[in-house]
Amino acid sequence: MVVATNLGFPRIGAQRETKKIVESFWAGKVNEVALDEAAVKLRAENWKLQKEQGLEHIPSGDFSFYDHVLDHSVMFNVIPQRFRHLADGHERTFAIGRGIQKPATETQAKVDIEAQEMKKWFDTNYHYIVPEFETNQTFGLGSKIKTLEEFNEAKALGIHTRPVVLGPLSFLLLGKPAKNSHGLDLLSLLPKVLPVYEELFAKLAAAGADWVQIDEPCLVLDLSAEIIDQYRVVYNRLGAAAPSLKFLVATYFGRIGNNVAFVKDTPIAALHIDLVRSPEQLQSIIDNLNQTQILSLGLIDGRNIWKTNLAKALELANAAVKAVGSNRVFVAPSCSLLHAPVTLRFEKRLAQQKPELFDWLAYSEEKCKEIHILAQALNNGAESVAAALADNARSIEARRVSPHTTNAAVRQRLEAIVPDQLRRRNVFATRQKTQEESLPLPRFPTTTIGSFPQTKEIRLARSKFTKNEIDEKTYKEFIKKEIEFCVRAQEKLDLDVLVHGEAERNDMNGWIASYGSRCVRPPIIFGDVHRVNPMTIEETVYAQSLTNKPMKGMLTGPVTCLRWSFVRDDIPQSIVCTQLALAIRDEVVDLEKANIVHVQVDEPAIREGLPLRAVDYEYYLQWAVDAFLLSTTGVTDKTVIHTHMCYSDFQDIFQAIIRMDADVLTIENSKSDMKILNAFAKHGYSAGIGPGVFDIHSPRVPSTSEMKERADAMLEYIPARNLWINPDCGLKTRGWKEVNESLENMVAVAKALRALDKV
Ligand code: MET
Ligand SMILES: [Zn+2]
Repeated sequence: MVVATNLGFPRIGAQRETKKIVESFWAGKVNEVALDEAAVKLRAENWKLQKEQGLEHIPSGDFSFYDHVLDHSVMFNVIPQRFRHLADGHERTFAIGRGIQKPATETQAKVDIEAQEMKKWFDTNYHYIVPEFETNQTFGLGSKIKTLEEFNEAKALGIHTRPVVLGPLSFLLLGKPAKNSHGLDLLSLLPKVLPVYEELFAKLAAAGADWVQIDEPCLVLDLSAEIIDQYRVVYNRLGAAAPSLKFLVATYFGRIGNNVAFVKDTPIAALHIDLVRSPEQLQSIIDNLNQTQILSLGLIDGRNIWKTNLAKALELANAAVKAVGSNRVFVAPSCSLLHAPVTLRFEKRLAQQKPELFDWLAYSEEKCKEIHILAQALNNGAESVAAALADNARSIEARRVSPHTTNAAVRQRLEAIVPDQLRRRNVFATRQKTQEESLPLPRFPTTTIGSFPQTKEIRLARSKFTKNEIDEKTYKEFIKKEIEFCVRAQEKLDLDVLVHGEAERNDMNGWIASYGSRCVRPPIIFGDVHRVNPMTIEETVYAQSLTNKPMKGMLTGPVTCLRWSFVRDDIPQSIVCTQLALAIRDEVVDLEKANIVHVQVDEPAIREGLPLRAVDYEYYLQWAVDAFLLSTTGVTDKTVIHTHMCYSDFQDIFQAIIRMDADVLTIENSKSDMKILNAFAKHGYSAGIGPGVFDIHSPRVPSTSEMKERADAMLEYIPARNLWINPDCGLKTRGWKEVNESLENMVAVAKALRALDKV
C-alpha cells in the first residue's frame, strides 16, 4: 500500500502563536513554563490536524521556537565557547540565535555576546543558524533530547510519529569552523558525531519509533566522490547500529543526480526525492535503488501555494508504482511544509475579495489533504476519490483559462525590449565624476539600508487600514507623520543620505517563517505584472521636501520581488522577472524625474536564487542580472543607483555583481570576515561599496571602536573614495532606542575617518 506522509509541518501556528509567545518570553512577560506549554499545545494541534487530513507518517521533532538547525546543534551539545557559561535552557538557545546583551548589575558583570551566523537555507528565504565547530569539538546528548521528547509527547497523545533529525553529513557540511579552528575539515568530525547519532537512534527505537526521517538536503548539491563515499560509510554504520529502525533519507530542493549512487549499497529503507523541482529524475532514481528500497515521492509543492495538478501528479506516481510496486511508494510534499503558510481556513478576506484566486490555492493543511487523496487514488483507484479529483481538475482548468492571468500589452512590451535598455549611458568611472560634481557628499558617506523600526503604532495603523477601520486619507496622514519623524531622527543623527523609512511597507497573505520568530507574508503573483500606479513617488518626494539632505528612493528589485513572492508556476520565472523589471524601470525613471538623485534597488535575494548546481548558474545569472539592469538603467549619469544584498556568500557571483553595474553596493558584512572584501578587490570591483559595519538582527548596540575597527580593515581593500558607511541591512525589526544609539556610534566612525583622512 502506498503511504501518505509528510516531511514537516509549519511551526509558526495558524495565528502565529509561536512568534507571539516567543516574543513575550523575550520581553520577560512569560516564563519558560508558559513557553513550553504553548508549544505542547501547538504541536498537539498540528499532529491532530495532519492525522485528520489522512496522513499516516506524521513527522515529530520538526517544531522549533527559533530554528531547527540551531535546535539540532544544541541537542548535540554543539555550543560555541562564548555561550558555554550560560545556563542550559531556552534562554541560551535564543542567545545563540540572536546574541545577548545585558547591562551590569550589582551582582553580575555585563553580558555582551555576538549571535552565531545566520544563512539562507539552500535557495529558500528561510534562514538557519550556522553551526560552529571547533577542532577539538565534542558531541553529546544533553539532558533534553528534543527529538525524543517530542516523539514521546505525540505518543502520549496516541499519535505514532516519524521523528525527524538533520543527518550527520548535512549537519557538518552546513556548519563552519569556529574562529579558533580555521582550516578545520568538517567531515573529520564524523567519527565523533556518529556515536551520538547512534545513541539517539537507540533511544528512539527503545521509545517505540520504527521509521526515522533523516534529512540530508546536502545531497542535492555538487558533492565530491570523497563525500559520497562518506555517505556510504556513514549510513552503513548507522544502519548496523540501529537494526530495528527504518531510515527515510530525505533530499529536497533539487535533483540528486549521480549522488544517488551510494544509496543502493546501504540499509537506507526509503529515499525521498523532490519531484516538483526535478520530475525528470524519477526514472534514474528508480534505476538506482535496490530491490527493497522505498521511494518517497515529493509530488506536492512544499514551497508554493498553488493547488497541485492531481491528475499530473498521479501520472508520475502511477509510473513509480508500476515500476516498483505500491509497497515501495510513499506520497509526500516536495520538502517540509515549513515554507508554506499554515491553512486557508483563516484567509476569509482573500476568499471574499478574490474568490477566483482563492479557488486556486492550497496551504499546508490543504496540501496534507492532497497527499491523502493521491494515496487513496493509488491504493483504491481514482474512482474512490472521484469527486475530489474532479473538483481539483475544475480548479486547475479554471486557472489555466482565466483571462486574469494574461495581459497582451505586457507581453508586447516584453517582446520589444532592446539591448540598449540593459545598459547605463556611460561607465561607472565617468558617472562617478559626474555624480561627485553634481551632488558632492562628504568622504565616507553614511546611509542606512532603508527601513526604520516598524513600531506597534505603525502595525496597528496598517491593520486598521486593511480592515477599513480608518480611511485612506487618515492612513496616509499617519504615514506622513512617520516619515517626518524618521527624517528628523536621521537629520539629528547627521546621516548623509537619508531614507523615508519604509513605514508603509507591508506584506500580504499567508504567513511563513523567515528567521527566528520573524514571519513574512509573501505576495502572490498570479498574472502578468505591470505598474498600475506609481508606487513610491509620493512618499519619497514628500520625504525629500522635509530636508536639504539627499533622500534615497527605495525599491525592491525584480529578482527579489520574484524570489520573495509565491510565483505563478504556469510560465517561466525569467519572464515573470522581466515583467517585474519593466514595472520597476518606470518607477526608477519617475523618481529621477521627481528630482530624487539616489535610488536604491534592493536585490538581497539574487544570491539565494542561485541554482544549487554549478551547471545551472550561468543561465540563471544571465536573466537575473539582465532584469536588474532593465530596471535600473533608464536614468542619466547623475542618478546614483544603489543596490543592497544580504545573507550571502558572494563568492560565486562576483562577476554577476560587477555586471549589475550599480553605483553603490551595500552588503551585509559585519559577521563575515574581511576575506570577502579581499575577493571584491581582487575581482576588480571598482564602484562604491558599503560593507555593513553592524549586525541588525541582534538587539545589541555596537560600539564606535568596534565598528571603526571594521571600517579600518575595509580600507585595506577599498579605496577611500568608494567606501560608504552603513549597517548590514534595514532596521525594521529593531527598536528606536537601539537604532538611535547604534547609528550615532556609526556616524561617529565616519567622522573619525574623515578627520584622519584630512591629515
Ligand atoms: C532584506 S534587505 C531589506 C532592504 C530594505 N530596504 C530594508 O531596509 O529593510
Ligand atoms: Zn538586507
